[in-house]
Amino acid sequence: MSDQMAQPTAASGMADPAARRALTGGFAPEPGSAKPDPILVVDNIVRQFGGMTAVDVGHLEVQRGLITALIGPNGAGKTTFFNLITGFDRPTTAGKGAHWAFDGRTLDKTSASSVARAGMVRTFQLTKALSAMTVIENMMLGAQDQAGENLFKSMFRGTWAKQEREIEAKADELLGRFKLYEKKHDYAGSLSGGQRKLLEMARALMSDPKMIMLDEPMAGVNPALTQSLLGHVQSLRDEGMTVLFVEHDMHVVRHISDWVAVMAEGKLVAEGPADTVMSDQAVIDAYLGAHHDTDLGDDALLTDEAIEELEEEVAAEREAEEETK
Ligand SMILES: Nc1ncnc2c1ncn2[C@@H]1O[C@H](COP(=O)(O)OP(=O)(O)OP(=O)(O)O)[C@@H](O)[C@H]1O
Repeated sequence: MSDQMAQPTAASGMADPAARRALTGGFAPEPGSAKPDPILVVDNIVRQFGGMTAVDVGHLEVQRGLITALIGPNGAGKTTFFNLITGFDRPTTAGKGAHWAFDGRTLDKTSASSVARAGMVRTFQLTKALSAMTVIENMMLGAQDQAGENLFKSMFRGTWAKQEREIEAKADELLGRFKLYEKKHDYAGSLSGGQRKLLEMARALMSDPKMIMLDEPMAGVNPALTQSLLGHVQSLRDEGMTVLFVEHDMHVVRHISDWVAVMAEGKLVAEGPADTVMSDQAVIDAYLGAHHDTDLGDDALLTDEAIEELEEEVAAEREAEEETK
């Protein structure tokens, strides 16, 4: 850790925007850049499916206490990367140089439940089975790993009921925070899109994570609830939690990210504050190259060069069409 970069710390929560800017201002805006206090460090994670390389990340550090967005065009490898580091998939390089550590603890050979117990927890979209359960049942399930660890102990001591009451009290508190308390006994499947996202987040928080990983937290959420969801994500960061999220909506990314990492064709191609990465030519090219329809969230980003490039591509396609007529 360099002394120069370690000034503001995440220990008390990074609620102050100026402190966050001072902190990220010290990070090099380049892929794989070093962070003063990384909670997650990833090395040499490669995942191939047949002959296709879906993920090939050489080095990535995620700073503790900040909101980091992981963006990239469709098929860039973001979800596969999430699956790999959370133990839901194995890198092709497992045992051959792949290494990743969370909060100082090596996770290379760890199961998904051990990753969660280490404090790195991801949200899951409500499956059919979870939709058929009530909101409170979903929350109790979110505490499963935590309870599992102490299950034997609590049964032995006859404190199981007490522990269950404590877990339910915690669930009630979180449901209150996320304005879902009134829905406690409703089926999760009856919730609106935005309420489901809130429940996914609340459920993940049942296990007291140090870092929460959100996969497209705003997808399918109406604008009114988007604001409230964003507020919740920011509050978690302000209270000291680290947030890593995948999101396609660039307005959301610009609005809440302290730092952005960009993947394209499996590789990490850029890192930096949102404004910087979104005007990075390699990033614009990656999105244009993928013929992605994502609005980068700022029309000013359509630079003269980018527009010229697009016009040339369209002209070339027209010419090719004419020739085949
Ligand atoms: N189980 C699998 N078998 C074969 N190919 C896969 C598998 N999972 C992912 N892929 C491929 O790996 C590549 C990366 O996919 P991934 O879903 O990780 O990208 P992504 O960045 O999350 O995309 P999106 O933003 O569209 O969700 C894609 O080409 C995808 O088709």
